[in-house]
Amino acid sequence: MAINLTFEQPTDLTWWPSPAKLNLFLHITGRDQRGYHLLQSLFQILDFGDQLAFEVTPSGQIEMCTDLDSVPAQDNLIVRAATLLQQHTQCPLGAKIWLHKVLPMGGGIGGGSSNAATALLVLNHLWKTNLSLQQLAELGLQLGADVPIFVHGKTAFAEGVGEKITPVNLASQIYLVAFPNCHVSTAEVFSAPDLVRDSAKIAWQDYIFSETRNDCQKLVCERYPKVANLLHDLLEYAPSRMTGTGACLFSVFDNMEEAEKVKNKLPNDCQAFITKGVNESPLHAALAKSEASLKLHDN
Ligand SMILES: C[C@](O)(CO)[C@H](O)COP(=O)(O)OP(=O)(O)OC[C@H]1O[C@@H](n2ccc(N)nc2=O)[C@H](O)[C@@H]1O
Ligand SMILES: Nc1ncnc2c1ncn2[C@@H]1O[C@H](COP(=O)(O)OP(=O)(O)OP(=O)(O)O)[C@@H](O)[C@H]1O
Repeated sequence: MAINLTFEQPTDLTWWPSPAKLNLFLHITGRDQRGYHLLQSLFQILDFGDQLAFEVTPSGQIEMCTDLDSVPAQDNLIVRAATLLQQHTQCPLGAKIWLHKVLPMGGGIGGGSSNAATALLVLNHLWKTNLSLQQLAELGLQLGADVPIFVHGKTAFAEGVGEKITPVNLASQIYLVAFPNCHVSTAEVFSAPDLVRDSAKIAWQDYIFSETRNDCQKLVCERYPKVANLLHDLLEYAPSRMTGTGACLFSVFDNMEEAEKVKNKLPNDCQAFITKGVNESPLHAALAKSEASLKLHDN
């Protein structure tokens, strides 16, 4: 059984990154037999996100330590990911898991999916359950369409519902990510009758930002004036677009100073952060370091 504990935390925990993503473009090219949308999208991993900490326990229980009251423990994607891995591998161990949440929820920047991927990867490491990245990605796909991207941890071109992944190396750019203080439900956007669902397929090698779109953006702007207004403001300063099914918007810059100037002009009720795009997830870099240090200790 999963339970929520109070948010007291030991001081000696290792905090593992759970980065956000942007969809630099998102084209909807059709639907599969289940009605799920077939996408083409360029997923940019960001050097910014939540953090999770883990303590392995012998009890077999998964315990969530968080002040995130809006999500009951049994619905938390972290608990669901841990339970899935535990059941799939018959692992007798449990875990106490702490979450430091900074990413807006339901923002289209993949916070919940990234948290699930961090739980799968770190627990696979700590429990020594030894699943491959591919096996973890397949488990993760049961939790959400964006989980496999975070499990593989590479900036990538994705097709299907997000599970067919081709890693790509992008020049690092600076992104201002702004949350217009409203939540957009992914299910609502994907069930809208007037959503564009027939974009022509492109080859990712042909990708140019200005020649691509987010096919959900027009619909979300029509339904959510806060998104439309903020996008209008951002477009005055830099190339800007919505990510995922919203509500977050991003603007692209060559340097931090320009991004900072625009951030300072945003309305007070708008949460925003500035970060850089990375080709490899900071989580994977941290795991590689930890595995290397374990090997050193073993020798
Ligand atoms: C739009 C993206 O954010 C792009 O990164 C993702 O594809 C959304 O992925 P997600 O938030 O993990 O979405 P899920 O939790 O898997 O799905 C929420 C709901 O959206 C619809 N859905 C989702 C993904 C998809 N490719 N087609 C869909 O039609 C389904 O009705 C599903 O029940
Ligand atoms: N650990 C978690 N962090 C955030 N949301 C969670 C978590 N566990 C469950 N959820 C639920 O998932 C919903 C979607 O959260 P999330 O932050 O992943 O949205 P998103 O950024 O729009 O994702 P995507 O870009 O994948 O569509 C939340 O509204 C919340 O109810």
